[in-house]
Amino acid sequence: MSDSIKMVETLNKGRSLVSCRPLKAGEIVLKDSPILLYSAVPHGADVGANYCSHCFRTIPNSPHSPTKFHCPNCTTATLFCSPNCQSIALSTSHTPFVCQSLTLLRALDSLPHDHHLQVRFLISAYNLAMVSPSHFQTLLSLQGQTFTDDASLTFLHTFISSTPNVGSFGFSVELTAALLAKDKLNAFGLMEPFDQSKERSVRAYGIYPRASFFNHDCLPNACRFDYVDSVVECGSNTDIVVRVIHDLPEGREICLSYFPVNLKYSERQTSLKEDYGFTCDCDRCKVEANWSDDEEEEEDMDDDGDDDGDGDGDGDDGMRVDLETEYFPHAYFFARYMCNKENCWGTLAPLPPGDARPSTVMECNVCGNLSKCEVS
Ligand SMILES: C[S@@+](CC[C@H](N)C(=O)[O-])C[C@H]1O[C@@H](n2cnc3c(N)ncnc32)[C@H](O)[C@@H]1O
Repeated sequence: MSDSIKMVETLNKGRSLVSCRPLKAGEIVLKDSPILLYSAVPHGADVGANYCSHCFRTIPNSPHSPTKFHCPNCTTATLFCSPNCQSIALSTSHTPFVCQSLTLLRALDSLPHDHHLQVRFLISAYNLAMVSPSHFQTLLSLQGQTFTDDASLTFLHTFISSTPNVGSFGFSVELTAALLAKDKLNAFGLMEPFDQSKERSVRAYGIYPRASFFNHDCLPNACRFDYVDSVVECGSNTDIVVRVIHDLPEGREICLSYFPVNLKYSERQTSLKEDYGFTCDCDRCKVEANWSDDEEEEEDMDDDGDDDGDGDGDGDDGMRVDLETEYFPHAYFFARYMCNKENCWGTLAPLPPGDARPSTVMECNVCGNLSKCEVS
């Protein structure tokens, strides 16, 4: 995996990633590149969308130099940010098979958004089978065996089998079902930039084969960053970076939260059961399982404004008292590691330590805000 984490098998969670030495707050434990990326932009909106169909970077408008390069076949629909992205894409992510399949897909006006996403994933996955069989095997090795929505499966497999090549390769409905299950359990969203006034949408989904081994915890000890619109010094703009948010001893499992940490107990349990097929019994869930609805509401009040975390709604500084009680043991997490920018709900991790000294600057993995570490 890397020099700081290794994979182990655990009884209830399958494969897990644990630290192979003590880790310092902010340390990078994994940088991972996608084996497959596909657009999440709603049907119709992709024509005219201002991002590169290969690297998913926003394409700047410049009156002086050409910044947009087209696919020679589906000219209006597929843009690239540079001749380099265009040339790589035409033999990898935007082959004639992808181009023709997306053209067929665009003709299906009334398809629901989630079916569109699933078809786009299948097009990319079957394309991967043709251009990179070893990456396709990696995709098949990820968690997820069966896709249970039979009505959708029939439709999706019929569509994908009608595309050029897939029919002649003889890919089975069982393979399509397995691929959809991999996507559901393992895809990471590359998000649009944070905007306080609207819900943040996903620009593209990616399969990151090594990051896929992180299990979930409702109070994670690591979080992932992406820098899709940034100029990155090493690696690619679509790589994701996972950093631990506080010091960890050797042998500790490293977990991400699969969704924003502010979700209520019932919302988290429902999402984990429906989307990931397991019941979470992390320390936070064990505590919150015993809460009444009133207590969940009180937590909400603190999430929504009264930022003191003491559940009394008065905005005073009662946090430290509650930090000591077993009743609300994760208040410390919210105070220290949850971004307090309105509507953000991102997780904060220190910048990587320099010269073995921890950084006192926290970075939010949603809005990107850098702040001084306030609670010690
Ligand atoms: C992205 S995969 C994580 C890696 C996975 N454990 C594996 O063996 O490949 C997500 C799946 O891991 C399992 N998982 C993740 N977090 C878990 C947790 N906290 N408790 C139980 N199972 C978990 C679930 O089966 C979930 O669908």
